[in-house]
Amino acid sequence: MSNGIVAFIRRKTAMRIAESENTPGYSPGLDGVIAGETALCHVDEDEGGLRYRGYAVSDLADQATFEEVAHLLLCGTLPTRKELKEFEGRLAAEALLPAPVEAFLGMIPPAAHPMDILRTSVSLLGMIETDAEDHSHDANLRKSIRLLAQIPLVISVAHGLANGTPRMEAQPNLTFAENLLCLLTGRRGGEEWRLMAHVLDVSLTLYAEHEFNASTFAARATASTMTDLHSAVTSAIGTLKGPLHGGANEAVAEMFLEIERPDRAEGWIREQLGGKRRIMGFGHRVLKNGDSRSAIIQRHADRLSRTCRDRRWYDIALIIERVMRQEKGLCPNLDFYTAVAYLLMGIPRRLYTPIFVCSRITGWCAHVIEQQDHNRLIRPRALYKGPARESYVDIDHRR
Ligand SMILES: CC(=O)SCCNC(=O)CCNC(=O)[C@H](O)C(C)(C)COP(=O)(O)OP(=O)(O)OC[C@H]1O[C@@H](n2cnc3c(N)ncnc32)[C@H](O)[C@@H]1OP(=O)(O)O
Ligand SMILES: O=C([O-])CC(=O)C(=O)O
Repeated sequence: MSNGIVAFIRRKTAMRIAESENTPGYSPGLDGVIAGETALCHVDEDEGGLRYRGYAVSDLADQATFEEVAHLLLCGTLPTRKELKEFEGRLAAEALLPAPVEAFLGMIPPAAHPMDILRTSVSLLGMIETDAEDHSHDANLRKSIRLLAQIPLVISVAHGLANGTPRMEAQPNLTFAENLLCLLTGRRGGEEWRLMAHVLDVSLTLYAEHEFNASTFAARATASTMTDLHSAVTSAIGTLKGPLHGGANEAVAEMFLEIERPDRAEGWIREQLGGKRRIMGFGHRVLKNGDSRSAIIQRHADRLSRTCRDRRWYDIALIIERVMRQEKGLCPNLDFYTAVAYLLMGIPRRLYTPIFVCSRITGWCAHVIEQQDHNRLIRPRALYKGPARESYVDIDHRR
């Protein structure tokens, strides 16, 4: 290459770097960046609350079942009675695990984390999915409903095998939340249990969808290459697992268990804050004035604590919330009081983030369908921060 061309390339490179440093709209962590369009969900930052396809989540949590919410997100409307019956029938019919997934679950070391098992199982389900390469709206919807039915079974079978507990089967006469509670705890029946199933149902509605959160964005970016739906969900599960996102609900429960008693809560939190550690279940990238979902699940966690006559976790939570507001001005997010509710239900804490998956699968799949119905490849740019140029050094002369 001539010296003139090299000088030209260097000048252009230097110009590009100077330009990119002043790039308008660059925002670390994509904070505040509008990265796409959706008709699925509106996140109102100013306490107006959250809406799924226009419906206030507070109304859905109070009045609809999770199955109705799943139908709303996946099929586009709140179902009529007839549509709901059909949807529930499809879920019941799809609640089966193919033999290769059963075989895989039988080989897993008991210490494996349920989120890792779930991620790999969904990937395996994708490998044996007959519709895998059909990205049409109808095929994607069929695959979404199948996954919604299969995911609770994967979690339950893997948990049973790891703990040597009897295998539980989904019952067609129970709701999605009742079945899930039964599959995860082995318990069924009674007044207290019915309340637990109701609170679990509410938490599933609250977890179902939240716009361009990290896992949904991962699902959409993956789907935008026109790969298969299971690949997008596999990306999403891996992304949800992290403690800054869905993994926080398990981490909150760990914190409660470590604190143990309300009289230890304040000292414990102040010590963590003194050590500049993050308190799980607080803060949010978008909802800086509070997460409207938190107040809803808090109300249910309070009622469940009173009914179960076990206020320990709720009282610890109240103290932590007070200190966090005072010291950091931070509000609890959805994961905080959800952990109180799940502890009271007796659900093993490693299953909390998998429960999030049981619900968010609806939002992820609805986003994958929306993305692939109107696809444009998601491929943003990066601000280059490396050296402007290096001269190539032969391997024998490198130091
Ligand atoms: C369903 C969900 O996924 S909800 C989110 C669940 N995740 C959690 O609960 C994990 C704990 N929370 C967090 O780590 C953060 O609040 C996040 C990741 C959720 C949001 O983070 P961001 O919007 O990037 O905020 P950022 O990380 O810039 O924090 C801003 C400031 O608040 C502090 N902060 C934020 N969250 C917390 C927290 N939970 N505990 C203590 N301090 C916190 C940060 O240390 C930072 O302080 P500094 O400016 O003195 O350094
Ligand atoms: O929106 C986010 O970044 C995280 C969140 O609350 C969710 O996924 O429900």
